[in-house]
Amino acid sequence: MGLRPELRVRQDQRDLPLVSAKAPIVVKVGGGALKGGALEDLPSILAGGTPVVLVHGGGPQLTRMLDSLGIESTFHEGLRVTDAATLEVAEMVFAGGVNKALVRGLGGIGVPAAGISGTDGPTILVEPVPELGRVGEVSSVEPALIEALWSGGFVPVVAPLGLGPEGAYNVNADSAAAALAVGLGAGHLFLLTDVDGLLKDGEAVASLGPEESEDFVESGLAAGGMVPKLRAAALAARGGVRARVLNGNKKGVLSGALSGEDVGTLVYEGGAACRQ
Ligand SMILES: Nc1ncnc2c1ncn2[C@@H]1O[C@H](COP(=O)(O)OP(=O)(O)O)[C@@H](O)[C@H]1O
Ligand SMILES: CC(=O)N[C@@H](CCC(=O)OP(=O)(O)O)C(=O)O
Repeated sequence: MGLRPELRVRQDQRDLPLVSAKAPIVVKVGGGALKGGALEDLPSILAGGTPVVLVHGGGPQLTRMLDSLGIESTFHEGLRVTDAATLEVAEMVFAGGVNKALVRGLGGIGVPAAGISGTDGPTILVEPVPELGRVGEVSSVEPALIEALWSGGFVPVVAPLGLGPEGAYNVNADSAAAALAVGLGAGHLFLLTDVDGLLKDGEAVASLGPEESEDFVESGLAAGGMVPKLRAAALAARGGVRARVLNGNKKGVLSGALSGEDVGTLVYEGGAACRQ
């Protein structure tokens, strides 16, 4: 009996040792890059035996849903001020439609994936940031559920929510991904977004050290969603991870970055010494 080609690929992928001696990589997919081609590199990366975790955003999708419900969106330094109604919709959008569509998309390219929220396990634990309402800052990550999915041959796909004292909290997806990268001992964090990197005069800055991230924020060069992204990249870099901001709408950027190509903006300890 013949299997459909995509199912055969899935079966092959499940036979691979996803829990391996190789350092994992964490890939964060922003809401503006969910339909981009960068994830098409994942089958070959997984075939090499590297464990992968995906974390996704969904900010634009949530804003659209809130608009349609007549709920205004307010941001402070790139973070959404989240009242109880916004949190309820956020959980539906992130852990519902966005997470499930991404998992189905991965299945379509032969990547066996399972969607979870950061509150499942629980995997992401947070401290409240009361001035932003129901927003959480990651305090710790628990790898047990992610490791269980790897053991079963599945790529975990994590929605940006965390568990805190009052239940679920909205977590910026870049910071969730950075905390997971550090907690899992990842070698790389790839932040896939809708621009080529941290742009300066229209060009992506090639590399920077974590201490420089705040300079770019203070100078106003990095604004909006780039602020939490650079802060997350700096956190990952301080935790020993090489963090790279990449254009998720461009095919080949993940494999390119892994094979040493100078693509996007790299943030790592020692990055300041590199060419910009
Ligand atoms: N210096 C900068 N370089 C690149 N993007 C910037 C910069 N400053 C602000 N931005 C904004 O940051 C956005 C990326 O952040 P965000 O919209 O949160 O993306 P994502 O949803 O992928 O996390 C860009 O689309 C751009 O509008
Ligand atoms: C606290 C906070 O700001 N949470 C974000 C979570 C989603 C996110 O980060 O989405 P992108 O990666 O697509 O921007 C939000 O509500 O928009």
